[in-house]
Amino acid sequence: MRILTKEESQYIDRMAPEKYGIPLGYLMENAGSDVAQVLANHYKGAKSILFLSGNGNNGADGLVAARHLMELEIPVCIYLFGESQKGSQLFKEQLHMVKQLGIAIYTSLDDIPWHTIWAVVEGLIGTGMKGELRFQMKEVIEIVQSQCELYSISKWSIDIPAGVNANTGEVSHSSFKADYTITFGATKQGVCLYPGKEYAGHVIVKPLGIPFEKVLQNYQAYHNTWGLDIRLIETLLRPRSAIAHKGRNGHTLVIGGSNGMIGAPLMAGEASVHSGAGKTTVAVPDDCLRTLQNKVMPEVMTASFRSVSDIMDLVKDKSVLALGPGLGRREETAQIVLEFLATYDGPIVLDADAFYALGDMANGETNGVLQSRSHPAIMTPHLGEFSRLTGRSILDIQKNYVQSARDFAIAQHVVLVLKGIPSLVALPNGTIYINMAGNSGMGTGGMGDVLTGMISAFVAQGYEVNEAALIGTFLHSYTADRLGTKKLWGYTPSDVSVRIGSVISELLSPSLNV
Ligand SMILES: NC(=O)C1=CN([C@@H]2O[C@H](COP(=O)(O)OP(=O)(O)OC[C@H]3O[C@@H](n4cnc5c(N)ncnc54)[C@H](O)[C@@H]3O)[C@@H](O)[C@H]2O)[C@@H](O)CC1
Ligand SMILES: Nc1ncnc2c1ncn2[C@@H]1O[C@H](COP(=O)(O)OP(=O)(O)O)[C@@H](O)[C@H]1O
Ligand SMILES: [K+]
Repeated sequence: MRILTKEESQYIDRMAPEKYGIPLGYLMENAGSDVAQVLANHYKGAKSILFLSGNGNNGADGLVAARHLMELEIPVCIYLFGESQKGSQLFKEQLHMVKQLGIAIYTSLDDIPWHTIWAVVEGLIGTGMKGELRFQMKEVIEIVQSQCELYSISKWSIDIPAGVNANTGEVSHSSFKADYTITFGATKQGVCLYPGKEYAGHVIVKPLGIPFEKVLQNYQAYHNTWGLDIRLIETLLRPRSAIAHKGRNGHTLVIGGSNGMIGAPLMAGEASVHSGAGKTTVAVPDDCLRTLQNKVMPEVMTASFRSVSDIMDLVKDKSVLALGPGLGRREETAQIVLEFLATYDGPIVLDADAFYALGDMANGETNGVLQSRSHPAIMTPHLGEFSRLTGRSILDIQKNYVQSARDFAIAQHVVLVLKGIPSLVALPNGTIYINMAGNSGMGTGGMGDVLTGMISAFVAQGYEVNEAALIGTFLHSYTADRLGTKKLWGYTPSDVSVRIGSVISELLSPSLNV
């Protein structure tokens, strides 16, 4: 699923007429008619649909929809916000038409017969929003929302809810909280990110009327963003070869663990087994080996290390290394990690305490450590760890979430799985995937260790690092969503781990229904 930024939408807006000779009015007619069709499909009964219209093109989309609904004999009315004479050219043209058609137009909210309204369709402002919502618009939204609550009126937004930043998902105070958002071409980035996602409700994407990917090919600031969803994963997953034996399905080595933190590498190792790696070895520091052996499932092989050369020996015949879960933050461990990274060039997934060793990568001595690898490293930090890696505050990262991930992945030439809510996968070329799955039940210790084990297992089985990061990140959350529908509280990372295999089988052969 393609996702558009505000700048990309505005570029398409400009280019459609300029380069392709498609007047914006055509796209608007298309958009408005789609809005009308969606509303007509949902409409029941005899009440009216009220369009809240700003004086930009977002409002004009609504006016087009009102005209189309009138043709379908669905009662409509319009509330006009702002000074019409200062509106966009297309808005003024559309306003003239609805006036000529005699559609009821209100300029005061007090005059609206709220008890006769079935749905409010907000076209106050779309991708043209600058800064915070202005005071008067906030007031209007607050009144409309309280009337919607009072009269159980359904709430719709055109393109993006008023007040939601189309890029960052930040919301102005008193933003419009929709039940449904009808958007054009592709979902806007801001409604895939929190809190914007909660304001958009269910998002319905309708065609824009121009092949926008083609238009965007010439856009200089072009860095595409995609939804990480089931459709994408179905295109990436490959059936397991009937003749593949354990040697062909790859060998994961997990290096981690410290006193009191044996569970982390153990969960990563077990997730690797459940995700289909042919073999899995978990190696811990010498003094932790016995504890590991007492706890681990029999399918996992165990080993221990004391030095960099021990790790080099262990990794020799392995397909992928997962480095960091529970490794601890002792200075000598950090030294081992750095020394090892300087010599080892194979596929690697870095997690947890491996980041401690790397420190502030943007400004410190480790900047450049990962850039020249044959296989870009996969890094799976949560926001706290990412804050340390970038030397920036969590708040600052959250404000520029997508861009922060993109900048880091490009600069360090890594596949970054940034475990915020939602998680992002940023590829070294700057392409971003926003995870569409996941739920709050996943906020339990060990969930990240399972993710590391899963991603490693997909690398072991021969997927490219980009693919493995995407498949692992999505299936981890998707499997958790399956558990979350039954009980959102109290399912464990190990519950997710043991179900991964059956979810993969189900996706590969839907008729299995396992
Ligand atoms: N991308 C495309 O190709 C298409 C875009 N269309 C529509 O066009 C919309 C964008 O239209 P515009 O660029 O005219 O912009 P908008 O209609 O989104 O917003 C512009 C209006 O909002 C006001 N405004 C800006 N910031 C404000 C703030 N902080 N508080 C209160 N008011 C504020 C401006 O004064 C102006 O009146 C899209 O969201 C979409 O609905 C459609 O017509 C279909 C085609
Ligand atoms: N509210 C939430 N919604 C979606 N995913 C979540 C939520 N809370 C946590 N997660 C996911 O759970 C995992 C937690 O990872 P992490 O913080 O590294 O856990 P740990 O260090 O305990 O293993 C990440 O994949 C994260 O995206
Ligand atoms: K809107």
